[in-house]
Parts: sequence; C-alpha cells; structure tokens
Amino acid sequence: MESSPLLTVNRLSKTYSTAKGAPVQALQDVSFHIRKGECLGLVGESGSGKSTLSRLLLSLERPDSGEMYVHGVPLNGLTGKALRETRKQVQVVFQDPHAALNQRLPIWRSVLEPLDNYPDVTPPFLADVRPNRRETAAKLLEMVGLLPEHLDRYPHELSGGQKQRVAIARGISLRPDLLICDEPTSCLDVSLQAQMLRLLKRLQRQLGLSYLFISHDIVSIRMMSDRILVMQEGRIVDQFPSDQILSEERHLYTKQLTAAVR
Ligand SMILES: Nc1ncnc2c1ncn2[C@@H]1O[C@H](COP(=O)(O)OP(=O)(O)OP(=O)(O)O)[C@@H](O)[C@H]1O
Repeated sequence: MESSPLLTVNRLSKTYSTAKGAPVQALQDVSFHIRKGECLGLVGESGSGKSTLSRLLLSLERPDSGEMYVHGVPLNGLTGKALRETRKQVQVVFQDPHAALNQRLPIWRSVLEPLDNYPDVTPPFLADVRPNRRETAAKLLEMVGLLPEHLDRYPHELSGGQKQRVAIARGISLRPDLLICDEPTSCLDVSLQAQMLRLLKRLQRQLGLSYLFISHDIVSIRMMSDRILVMQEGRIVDQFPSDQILSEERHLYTKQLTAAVR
C-alpha cells in the first residue's frame, strides 16, 4: 500500500498586483502531492511560477486561495508555535548561496543557525555530537564534503560551490520532512553542477528526505526526480514519472522543454 502524502497541495492560486498594468496570475489552481522519500521535480521556464510556489510552501507569502497540508496538517494561516513547527519541517536551499549566508558570521556559526533556532531539536543523525556546537557544525560540514578547516572561514573565503555546500548543510540540519531545492545549481559552474546533484541525491537517501526539486534545466530535473511536474504560466500542464519524460504522450510544452535531449 502506498504511504499517505507528506505534502498535499490543493488548487493553489496567487495573483500579484503591479503598480502599472494588469495583475499577474503567478499560480492558477495548482494541485499535486509529494510522498515520503520522493523527489518531485518542478520544471518550467522563467516566470512560470516556480519560486512563487516555493515561497507559499515556506509560509513566506500567503495564497489567495487553495490549501497546503504537511502530514495532513493545514499550512494556511498558521501563526506562532504552529508556524514555527512547520518551518522546521519544510526547509530550503536557494539558488544563490552567497545571499543565503550571513557575511559577518564564520561558517560554523552560519551552519548552526537553524539548530540554534530550535535548541530542543536533536535529529537522530546528530545525536552523538549535538551537545557540542563546534562538533555539530563539523559533522554537518563533513556530511556535505567540507573540512574542519572551513569552520572558521567567512563566506567570502569560500568558493561558490563550497558556499552552496554550507547552504545544503543548513538545509538538512533539522532533518526536515521536505527540502525545497530552488534552482540549487544554477549559480554554479557547469563542472560543479553534477557534483552538487550527486551530493543532494546521497543526502536524500542517507537521511530519507523528500525533495521538491525546482529547476528550469531539464537534465538536472530528470537526473534527480522520481516524478516531474511541468509548469507553464502558473499552471501545471503535465505530470508524469521521470522515465516517461520522452514519451510521445507528453504535452507539447514538455516536448519543447525536452527538445534538446530528445
Ligand atoms: N512580488 C511580486 N510582485 C509582482 N509580480 C511578481 C512578484 N513575484 C513574482 N511575480 C510575477 O509572478 C510570475 C511568476 O514568478 P516566479 O518568480 O514565481 O517565476 P519562476 O518560475 O520562479 O521564475 P524564475 O525561474 O525566473 O525564478 C512572474 O510573472 C513574475 O513576474
């Protein structure tokens, strides 16, 4: 029997009003689910609504209508303690690792920020080191392929790839149920992108994480995902298991996105 969904999104819509011109309907009636341990890919060109969806799931913005549930618990309108609890369960790795890190903090302090916000949380994989903050930071860095020598460096002393590894270490540190990977490789050199995807895949298996993997790059999406959603102008126009990406049944827009790999 299939497990019940970790995340359920039901008819989500969001419109932005703009100073000039017509309002922008960023999301229209978007529905999907993610099961535990699954990587769901979300692909679409710039402006299709991918980041809007991730902001709604992170409770950074509110939808105009529709519902989101994590383990059956509604996310809409949460405040206070309930919002805090959900934020712990849904973490994110953003596109730009430089913007995600506080420039004035050494890496070991940055990597501990989520755990410092939740002092009562000890994910099982950190149980042996949690009482010691530097050991906890060192273990997190090790898990993403960084070294103890990186603990005391500042963001400007790391490469883009190393900074993204720090951002990933933060993203996994609370062992969230869902990690949203919002274009996590698009700021990196092509040579580093595959390395970063392999790291994310390994961590997913190791910690039993579920991912919403957002990208405009069909090759990364195909490599990472069990199932794929295709978004165009705020709507989901196609969804399928990733091994059916090249099927003749695909939506015309999916065929356009995959033309380069056909
Ligand atoms: N705060 C905002 N105010 C007005 N319009 C917005 C706002 N945020 C997003 N939009 C518009 O909503 C639509 C969807 O934007 P969104 O950033 O979600 O797309 P995206 O698929 O993530 O694009 P990209 O890949 O370029 O990040 C776009 O037309 C965008 O211009």
